[in-house]
Amino acid sequence: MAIENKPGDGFDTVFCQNDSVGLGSHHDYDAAQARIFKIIVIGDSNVGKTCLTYRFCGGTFLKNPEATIGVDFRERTLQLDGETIKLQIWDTAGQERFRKSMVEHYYRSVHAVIFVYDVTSLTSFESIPEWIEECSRHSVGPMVPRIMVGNKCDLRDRREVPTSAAQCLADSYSFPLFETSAKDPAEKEHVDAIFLTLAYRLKSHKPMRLKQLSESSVRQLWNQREEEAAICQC
Ligand SMILES: Nc1nc2c(ncn2[C@@H]2O[C@H](COP(=O)(O)OP(=O)(O)OP(=O)(O)O)[C@@H](O)[C@H]2O)c(=O)[nH]1
Ligand SMILES: [Mg+2]
Repeated sequence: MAIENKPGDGFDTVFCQNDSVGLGSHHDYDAAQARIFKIIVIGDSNVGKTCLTYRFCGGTFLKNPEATIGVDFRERTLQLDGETIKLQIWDTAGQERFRKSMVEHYYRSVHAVIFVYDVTSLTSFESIPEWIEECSRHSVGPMVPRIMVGNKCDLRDRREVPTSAAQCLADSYSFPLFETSAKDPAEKEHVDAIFLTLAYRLKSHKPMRLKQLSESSVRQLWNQREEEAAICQC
């Protein structure tokens, strides 16, 4: 899957093929054999989905992100207990007009879901049940791990969502809850921990050899996305 990174066009695809956690480096052979897991990141617009995924895959805080149109793909390869695992992360659009024709693609063959809200926006938190409902409507099975993430914890004075309320909601769905900040460099490892939690859970699932998203299907999604962007700008 080779898509070039075109900074500034709103489709920043970050592939960190040689990243590793745990055991040192790995070889191309390992990467070719890697199990691939598709993780979608869902939530209202502006909660920080793009910044969180960029922090995990790119290692830095993405300044001035544009609203995601359709989906942006990011990928990170991990070494977990000697096994190479690829996380294919789908950074979805929060704005309805930028996502409506893509929703089916988001949920197809998904392995894990991350629901994100902004701790400084009660509205974004109150939307979480609707996102969970959308996920269920698309036949995402109960065995697919789900995680809830409250982002922007660095904005301490502007917090609107208490941890206790978030924990209560997460418990009601039996989801793990993380509160973090894509912006705060001190939270970098915490952001990693969110994705690693999922990676370890997915790793322990029954082994399955998964097809990598083919270049043609990525191209197709990209073309669709560009058509929508053109329509939306009219
Ligand atoms: N202070 C603070 N700002 C953040 C953080 N994460 C993201 N932001 C800001 O929040 C805004 C929205 O971030 P995005 O990552 O684009 O949000 P998104 O959820 O991807 O939005 P859509 O693509 O429209 O769905 C940007 O101005 C970011 O700089 C964070 O952890 N702390
Ligand atoms: Mg985005």
